[in-house]
Amino acid sequence: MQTTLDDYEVIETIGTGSYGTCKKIRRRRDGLILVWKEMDYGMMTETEKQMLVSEVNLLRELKSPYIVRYYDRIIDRTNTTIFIIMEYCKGGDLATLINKCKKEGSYLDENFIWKILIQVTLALKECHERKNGKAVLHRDLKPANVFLDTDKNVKLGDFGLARVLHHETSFANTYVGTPFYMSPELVNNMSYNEKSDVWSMGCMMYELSALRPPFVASNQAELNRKIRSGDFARIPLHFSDDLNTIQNKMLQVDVSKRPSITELLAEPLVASRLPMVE
Ligand SMILES: CN(C)CCCNS(=O)(=O)c1cccc(Nc2nc(OCC3CCCCC3)c3[nH]cnc3n2)c1
Repeated sequence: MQTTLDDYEVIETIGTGSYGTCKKIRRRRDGLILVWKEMDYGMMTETEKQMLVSEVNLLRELKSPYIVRYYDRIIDRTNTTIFIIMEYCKGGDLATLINKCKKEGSYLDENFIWKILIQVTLALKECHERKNGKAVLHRDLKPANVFLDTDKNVKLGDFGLARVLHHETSFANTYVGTPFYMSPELVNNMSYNEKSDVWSMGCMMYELSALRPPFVASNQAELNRKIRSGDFARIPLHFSDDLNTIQNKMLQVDVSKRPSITELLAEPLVASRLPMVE
């Protein structure tokens, strides 16, 4: 049954992302709290609209406890706006959490960091090992795209939407933020692949420990040089050698030496921390 905007009541605006506005909403029939992301497709070409439709269709197929659940979509033709309705993550995003730690001068607990690593890896496994063989790459893995639910479990968000943004007409294509998480293969203009998501996850895990990205520079050229060199400081000394070891594996400059998601899950340091399969 086709839902309409009237089936929901807007509670508040959570924030504005690169593709549009995210609002906290309540489903009238049962009071369920959700979010919707509003995206104006008015400026999109036919091809881009087709891409948007296929991205949204991919979203609805991704079912993992560690990926933000897609619920529905509403198309408002009068305002050329699509509303993508998803699960609300009460715990907010990791970027906000990192900023809070920096402000308070505190580090995140190592067990929490391992939990994030395991759950993000399982979320990426769901995408990279898609049933019908067509892997979905995240392409925009970063703390601002990883949310937490009430039990502080990971909810990977904004899948695929990143790809829609790379269409010419969207303002999102403009230079938003420094690409600290750019992989060496992207810096060398090679193609983005599943292991590029592993690199970004390595950068994100590093930032959760050190509260700063592994490679920082004041301009793109300097950043590219550092990324290509693969030189980065060890995570703070109070973190275990185990965490440091797994960190270094994800930040392998040489793609052939960098583990895939499947290989990462087979690493003893990771395998020993996987949740029991119920
Ligand atoms: C811009 N930042 C300062 C963040 C401000 C806002 N804080 S916050 O840390 O994201 C935050 C606070 C409380 C609840 C939630 N829950 C939530 N947020 C989503 O997206 C946030 C949105 C993403 C694009 C950019 C704007 C914000 C979700 N997407 C699917 N489920 C979602 N659940 C998020």
